[in-house]
Amino acid sequence: MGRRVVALATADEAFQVIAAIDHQQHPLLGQDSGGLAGCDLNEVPLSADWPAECDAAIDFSLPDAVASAVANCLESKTPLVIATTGLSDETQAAIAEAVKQIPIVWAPSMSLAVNLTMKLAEQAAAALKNVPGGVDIEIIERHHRYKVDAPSGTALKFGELIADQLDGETKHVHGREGETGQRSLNEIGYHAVRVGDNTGEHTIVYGMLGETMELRVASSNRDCYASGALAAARWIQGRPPALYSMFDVLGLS
Ligand SMILES: NC(=O)C1=CN([C@@H]2O[C@H](COP(=O)(O)OP(=O)(O)OC[C@H]3O[C@@H](n4cnc5c(N)ncnc54)[C@H](OP(=O)(O)O)[C@@H]3O)[C@@H](O)[C@H]2O)C=CC1
Ligand SMILES: O=C(O)C1=N[C@H](C(=O)O)C[C@H](O)C1
Repeated sequence: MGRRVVALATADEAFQVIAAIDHQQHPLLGQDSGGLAGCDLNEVPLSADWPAECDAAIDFSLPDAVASAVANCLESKTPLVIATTGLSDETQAAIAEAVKQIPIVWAPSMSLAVNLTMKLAEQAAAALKNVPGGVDIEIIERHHRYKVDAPSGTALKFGELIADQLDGETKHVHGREGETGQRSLNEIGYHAVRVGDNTGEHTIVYGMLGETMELRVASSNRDCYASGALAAARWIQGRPPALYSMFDVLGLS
């Protein structure tokens, strides 16, 4: 994702890439980040050092790396866009603390289509929850073989938003195997498929007695996430310290 963010930012005159950051041991440190991203050379070498200041930072990294991005942005009072998924409770607590001092956009999907589908999923859950016979809601996600977290952050967010629309407590069930007993109505099922180079696909199934409805959103490349993150980086400038979501950025709140 870092490569696509650099490539799209370099091609857009509204942006100036001033740093491209990876960890201390990365074998490509020192190489031109434009070259690594497959676009024009930009004279910004891949580095492990954060700049003293910048207008906004974008984090697509690994769950363990996000805390250091938050700490660096706090130090320089830099607005931060966090796209990384699978964050630990500790990192989420660090974000909650940091937003007292800097604005942060945090969202498991930067894609406009995904965020819009989340709104439709909420609406569908609210409309179908009292249907005679009940509705079974299951979330199926597909991603590339390199993905390290499951289910996707986006699938979890879909589940959280849908559960908020349902009455009573919701059980979140991850896969099924063996003598599971019958499915209960108060559960949401999650199924994580890992295949090839799939760049992200989510299907929300609403199964009723007599009919089934599905909402499906799928990317064909990863630029929807990179361009969403860049839109968030523009939007966040000048905002007061707070935790924001892509719903805020996209005017979907
Ligand atoms: N919100 C959204 O719209 C989207 C979110 N994502 C999420 O973004 C994250 C990154 O995805 P992706 O780009 O595919 O993953 P990659 O593994 O391809 O890239 C992560 C990069 O972060 C580097 N890294 C590891 N540790 C650190 C550190 N301490 N400091 C700085 N950099 C570090 C990795 O280095 P190394 O390779 O050496 O480990 C690697 O270069 C995932 O959590 C993914 O789920 C992805 C797409 C869209
Ligand atoms: O790792 C990915 O690729 C993606 N991760 C995000 C997630 O976990 O929801 C978003 C997107 O689906 C791509």
